[in-house]
Amino acid sequence: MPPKGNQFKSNSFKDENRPRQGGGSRPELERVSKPRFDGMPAFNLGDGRIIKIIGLLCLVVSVFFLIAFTSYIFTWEIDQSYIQQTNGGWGTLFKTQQELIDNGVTNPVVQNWLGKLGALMANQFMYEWFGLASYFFVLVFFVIGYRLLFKVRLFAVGKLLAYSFFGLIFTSVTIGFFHGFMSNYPHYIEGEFGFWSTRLLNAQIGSAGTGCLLLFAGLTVLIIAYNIDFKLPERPQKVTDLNNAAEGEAASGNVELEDEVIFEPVEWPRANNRRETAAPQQPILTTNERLQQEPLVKPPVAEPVLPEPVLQHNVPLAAEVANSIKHEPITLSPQKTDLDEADVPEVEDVPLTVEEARPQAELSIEKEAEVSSNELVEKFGTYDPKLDLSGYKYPTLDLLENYGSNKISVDASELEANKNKIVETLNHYNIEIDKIKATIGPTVTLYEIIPAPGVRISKIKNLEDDIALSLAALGIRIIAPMPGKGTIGIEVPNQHPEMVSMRSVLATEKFQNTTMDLPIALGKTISNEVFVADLAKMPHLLVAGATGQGKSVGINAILVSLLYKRHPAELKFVMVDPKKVELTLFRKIERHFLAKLPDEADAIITDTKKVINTLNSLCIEMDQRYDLLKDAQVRNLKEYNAKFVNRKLNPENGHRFLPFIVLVVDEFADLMMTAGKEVEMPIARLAQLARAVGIHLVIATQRPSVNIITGTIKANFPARLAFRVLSKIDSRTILDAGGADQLIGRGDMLLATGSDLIRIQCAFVDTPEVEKISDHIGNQRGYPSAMLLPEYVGEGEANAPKDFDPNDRDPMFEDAARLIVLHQQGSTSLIQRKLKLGYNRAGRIIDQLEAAGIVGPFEGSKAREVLYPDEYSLERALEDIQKGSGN
Ligand SMILES: Nc1ncnc2c1ncn2[C@@H]1O[C@H](COP(=O)(O)OP(=O)(O)OP(=O)(O)O)[C@@H](O)[C@H]1O
Repeated sequence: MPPKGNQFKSNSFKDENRPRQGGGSRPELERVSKPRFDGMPAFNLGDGRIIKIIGLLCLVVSVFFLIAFTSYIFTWEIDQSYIQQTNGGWGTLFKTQQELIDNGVTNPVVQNWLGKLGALMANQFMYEWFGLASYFFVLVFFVIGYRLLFKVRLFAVGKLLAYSFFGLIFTSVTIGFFHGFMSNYPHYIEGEFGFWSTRLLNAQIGSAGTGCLLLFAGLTVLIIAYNIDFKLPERPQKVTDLNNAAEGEAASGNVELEDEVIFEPVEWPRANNRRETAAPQQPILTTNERLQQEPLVKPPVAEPVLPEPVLQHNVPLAAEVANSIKHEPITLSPQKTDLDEADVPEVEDVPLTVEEARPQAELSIEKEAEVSSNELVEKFGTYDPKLDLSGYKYPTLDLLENYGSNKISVDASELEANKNKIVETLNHYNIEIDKIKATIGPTVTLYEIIPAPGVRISKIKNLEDDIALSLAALGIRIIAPMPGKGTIGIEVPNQHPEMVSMRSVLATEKFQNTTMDLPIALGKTISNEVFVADLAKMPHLLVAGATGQGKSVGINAILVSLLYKRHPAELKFVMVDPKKVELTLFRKIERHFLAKLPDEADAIITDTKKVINTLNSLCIEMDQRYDLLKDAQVRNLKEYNAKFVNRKLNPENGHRFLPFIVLVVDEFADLMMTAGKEVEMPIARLAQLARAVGIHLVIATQRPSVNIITGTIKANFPARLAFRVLSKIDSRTILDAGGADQLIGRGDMLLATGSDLIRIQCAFVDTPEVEKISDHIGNQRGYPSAMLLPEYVGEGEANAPKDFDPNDRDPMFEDAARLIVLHQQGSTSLIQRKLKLGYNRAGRIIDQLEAAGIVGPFEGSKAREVLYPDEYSLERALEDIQKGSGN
């Protein structure tokens, strides 16, 4: 629920841009504001005041022209004789009457209502230039001035200027044309421009030609402006045609940027990419881009492995590395896309066989709605959800630290030594290798080997421990075979792992230019490529890992990425932190980015009981959002918000801009142990359904056992992120595969999306950096409070008998009771909508109605039962209540 300040029609004359004074370290702010001089008062005109002054000036000029021109129509003879006597008059503007008489002007008088300046201006514009068409200047200055001063768009300025320009010339020439047929009319009505243009045209194409030309020009502009149809009126079109047209329009208007397929050749700073020259240029898709495309394109077919020049063991490996390191595409297919889509309520089809009269009525209503929304957009512009915090400054990159050198620190001798050891070990077991190549990542290097024909893959897989022993390294992972590659991968940790700083990840073009809804920059892949995923498409993420392996840092990286990309109006977090210390740093952004239950003091929830209420409240929010989506006849949050922004949904019917909600649970195991099913059920419901309404979950646990990550939870979390765990069983619990037990810790992680596993080095963001970001956001002007989630009354509380004090009843109590009995539907949102009340007040009234025995107890997301069948019985009950109150 957006805070109250963001009213639908609030996009008008507002001064929200002024940055708050004071406020810690805010380099961005400092950079933007003008330098102040010591001892001088702060006087910053860069905040919209200059625009207003210009707007005011335009309005004054417009009024000035209007009066001067109108006056000139009546006083032109005297004004003009003065101007002629004074040879144009401009040089005498500041001379007194006496001075002019002394200079030989016999009658230095003007009668224009705006004096000498008015006469001179009007004469210039009307007589010398465009005649009566000069009134277009009045219009243009008025519209521009009104727009700048009141921020209200009367007309689109571009169109206005174009049409006014045409109108000026056309009117002037047309009047000049007709003037040719009349006599005794003052020359000022067409101006010199109209007069001479007509003369010129008449000389060239004759007056008939001029007339035709003017008619053509006039009609052309009318066609451009109004698309006038010269055909006879046609029979009304069928409903279905128009529906199709409307659908087509909607579809074209809703092209989603992130669905575009972007091919980006992968770069490797130190590599001379041989495959690119050897093979026809083939665009390489990054993992993330695959992830984005997935819903649109068919699952990628495994790419043919291009024949690469074979390297014998005795060829120095470093050279091979330099030549063949390649960012191979990694297939990612988010699961359950279709399943989740199917969960969205379907908009019913309009039946094809409809009676003659009905569709017409429906059509006119639709058209009216369309017209009124267009009018609203024309008048107020589209709705801007960010307007309430229009001065909000996104965190800047300089709040983050640069760790490490961001360079690969693996040298040729290390690669050579590892290669030799791998080859030796394999030779020892009589395994012949055709080729070996290496891809260096920040923490591990991937050696890909192609065994000689006839070698069994399982044989190599079984040698995992032996290779680890020979390399004397922990965390060796063998991937046999590499999916879609025809090679066997051996990941060997680097001797000097490189830290990936959050700053280096966020600073990349990939993150900065992303069009994803909820981009999360997780770190760098094995090929040193920045990995950005869209949480909105995941659509939920399960994070697990043993203690101290980088889980908290990972969660912070996710939160920080979102904070860098989203405005407070677009995103809200619900934070659950049973450990009480992990997410405290985000407390400062409560009024910007957090959501909480009403009457809750703390936005970051640490108490299990409150977690249950919050999760159920989120379920209610989800159901409410689905109702809104159904009402708006859209399938997902994006389409809904697009409709709302275009003012096609009326806020008086309960519609509101819906921000994304991300639920972050830092220690899920603790919740499951204390509340079990009570937590599992709402989490499972949210995970199953909430995707389409923009609610996404990020759930972390350090105890990845099966009683914590249950089947229900797992089935609904296709995207899972595993940090190092202590046993293969734990790894299987999280990823359904081994591997997480072979990670090396310190942010080394595996991301499973569907059937693929990607090894990523998590971006590192330290507590002081998170603190700086929270300060940066927290010190800015925020909403009056955190976003309030719907009230949820727990079962025990709901069944408890409530005291009803008739004297304390709400003034709208009776109206609400009648409304509910009339509709036979005990729902808070009905009261809220029909009586135009806030959610909290409507909630209080429904509690009073329950206590008075008019509606039944709370039944989850279902409407309460209404205990009075008709208004008659209700009126009698209300009378009793009134008597009871003594009124
Ligand atoms: N991405 C990373 N890069 C480098 N070092 C990291 C990274 N992530 C974590 N570390 C190191 O590991 C330490 C522990 O990380 P973190 O606190 O995130 O672990 P955790 O799994 O959340 O532990 P716990 O569950 O006990 O809270 C950090 O202090 C840091 O030194």
